Amino acid sequence: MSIDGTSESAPVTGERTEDAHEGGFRTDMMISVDRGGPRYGEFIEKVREFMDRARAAFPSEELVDELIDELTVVNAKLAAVEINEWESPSGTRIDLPARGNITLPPYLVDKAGDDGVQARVTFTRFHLGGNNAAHGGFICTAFDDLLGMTSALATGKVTRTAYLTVNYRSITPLNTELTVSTSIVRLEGRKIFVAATMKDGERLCAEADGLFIALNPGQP
Ligand SMILES: CCCCCCCCCCCCCCCC(=O)SCCNC(=O)CCNC(=O)[C@H](O)C(C)(C)COP(=O)(O)OP(=O)(O)OC[C@H]1O[C@@H](n2cnc3c(N)ncnc32)[C@H](O)[C@@H]1OP(=O)(O)O
Repeated sequence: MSIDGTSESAPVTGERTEDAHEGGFRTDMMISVDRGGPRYGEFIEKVREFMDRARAAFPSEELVDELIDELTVVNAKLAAVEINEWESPSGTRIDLPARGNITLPPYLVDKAGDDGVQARVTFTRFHLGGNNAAHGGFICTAFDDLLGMTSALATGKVTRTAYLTVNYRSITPLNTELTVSTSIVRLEGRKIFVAATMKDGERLCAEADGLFIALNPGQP
């Protein structure tokens, strides 16, 4: 343990098998439905449950000691199988909620085409902002990813967010399935103007508009 109380474990770099590539995102995103095996989605659900429970828990000192020991064992097992971002099941398993990526709030895509995406997202205790409402940053994260997907599907190209404006219109509840609808506002060369809404039933919780730029070859 270091003087500031943090662990001395090596940082997770994902560099172990990383090779050279042409840009920030690969044009040939290595999507998969089986990487990590048939129970990988169940593993991700357990991790998400852990994140929720860790956020909600008030453990005793004894339990904290016990959990540190158990998590040290789990982390060592995961460290032994660390891999680069392109081949990790997390983020590439398109059959799983949010592509199996725990960074993202879990969403399910109902419809995805070149004119927009329809999805359902549920924020849980891990995403708590305050007083049982979702944290605005996670709302923004959901919009960013689904609008990135929208831009990619509309152009068939790798894109990055240039700007994303989110307006929070009413409280976004936890543990409630919310609908997200995205659309293409207009395409102008490499510029993809997009918009989205997030609703609880008919109630507008938040809306977003953004600009994504299709990357040139070699652009990071
Ligand atoms: C069903 C399953 C399917 C699965 C399918 C997989 C889907 C998989 C989805 C992944 C989804 C990931 C979604 C996360 C996406 C991020 O979160 S990306 C991370 C956040 N974004 C960044 O880090 C970007 C940082 N910024 C940059 O890299 C550069 O500024 C940019 C955005 C690439 C633009 O730079 P550039 O390429 O040099 O472009 P530049 O020439 O400056 O500008 C081009 C044009 O855009 C305009 N522009 C640029 N920036 C701005 C701005 N901020 N405001 C206004 N105009 C602007 C310029 O004025 C210019 O306009 P014109 O003169 O052409 O009219």
